Amino acid sequence: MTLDEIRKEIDSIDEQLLSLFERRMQAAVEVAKIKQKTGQPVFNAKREEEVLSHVGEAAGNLGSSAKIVFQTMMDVSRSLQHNILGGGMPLKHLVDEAACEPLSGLHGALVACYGESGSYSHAAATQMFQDARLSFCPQFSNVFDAIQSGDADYGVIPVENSTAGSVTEVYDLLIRHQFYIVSAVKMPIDHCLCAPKGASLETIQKVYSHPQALRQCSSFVSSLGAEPIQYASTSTAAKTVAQWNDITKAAIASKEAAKQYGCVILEDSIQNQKNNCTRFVAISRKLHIEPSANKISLVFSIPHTTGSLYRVLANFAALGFNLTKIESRPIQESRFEYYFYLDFLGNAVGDDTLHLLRWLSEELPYFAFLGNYPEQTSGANGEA
Ligand SMILES: O=C(O)C(=O)C[C@]1(C(=O)O)C=C[C@@H](O)C=C1
Repeated sequence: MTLDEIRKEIDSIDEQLLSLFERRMQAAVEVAKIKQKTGQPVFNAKREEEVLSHVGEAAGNLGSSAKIVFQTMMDVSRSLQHNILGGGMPLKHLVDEAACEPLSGLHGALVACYGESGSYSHAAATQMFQDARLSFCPQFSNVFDAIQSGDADYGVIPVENSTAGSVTEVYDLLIRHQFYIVSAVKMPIDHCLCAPKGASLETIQKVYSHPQALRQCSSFVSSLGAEPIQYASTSTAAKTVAQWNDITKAAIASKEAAKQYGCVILEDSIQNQKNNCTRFVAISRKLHIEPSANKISLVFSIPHTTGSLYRVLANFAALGFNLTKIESRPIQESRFEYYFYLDFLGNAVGDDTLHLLRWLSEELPYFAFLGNYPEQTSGANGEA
């Protein structure tokens, strides 16, 4: 047979497979109707095991590959059935009620920023909100507490840096408080070494900053031969070294913070990577989805079974969703089990997207929709 002839043969087999696939899905629809009447759950682990073990044996050498195909078909079958049974309705209602005007048009919002005045989060808040009434929180947890108590409507915090990775504490707090991400901005971050007047690079013995900033500037700090010391935030470190007025102690912070607290800049652009960049998010108790929302964040756990993460992710690939981040964090109350954070490009109002999310919200042991928001990229140089 020539290549063309074999391809014709494949086309003809595919036609038959397609029509059998449609028949199988029609059968799944009939199953759903019975399950609706009898109140049985969509997922039946025992039945799936029976199907897979039969397929595995009947397909001989191709057993494991056939199992992948049939497992995928049963995933599709369950997704159809959930749709018929109205699964994931709480998520649909949440998304339907979240439509709102762009946050950038909102004036005078109460916004809690991480750090002190002059922090990078302060600069991010200025990008995201107009004439916000700002308050400053020394710790990440204080930002969440301010929102929880109603002292703030929104909070602005860093979640991820291009050099040092995720700010894991923020991810853990997001799960604990069940808040939503309503906006995001990516900003270039240019750190400087600042110290009280009279200090020079030669007098510095200790460098204070947030662990993320110390990591981002690790090469500079070690070439200086100074001791890195963790501090609550970059801006608090700048404010504190200014107050101590000790020429042996410096901070890594923004130029704006150095200026605000009367420090001198001993060295500029000290980060390991010149194109260092951080993603900041605005969080809120209430979900807002504005028309330009282009990013979706989720957190979920998966059953402790072979291939379960692969099968969840395969659905995103099949629908052509571009995943921009995946991060796992330990579930603190269970040993060696994990929450997965996923960011992908999309708008939850679209049918395919909502269908997938509703299905996942029904099936996964833990599923939380963290938000659908616009993400801006700031051209500003991370100052303030
Ligand atoms: O047999 C069922 O109960 C079905 O719902 C059908 C089916 C399948 O597609 O084969 C789908 C979901 C169940 O978890 C098991 C099997």
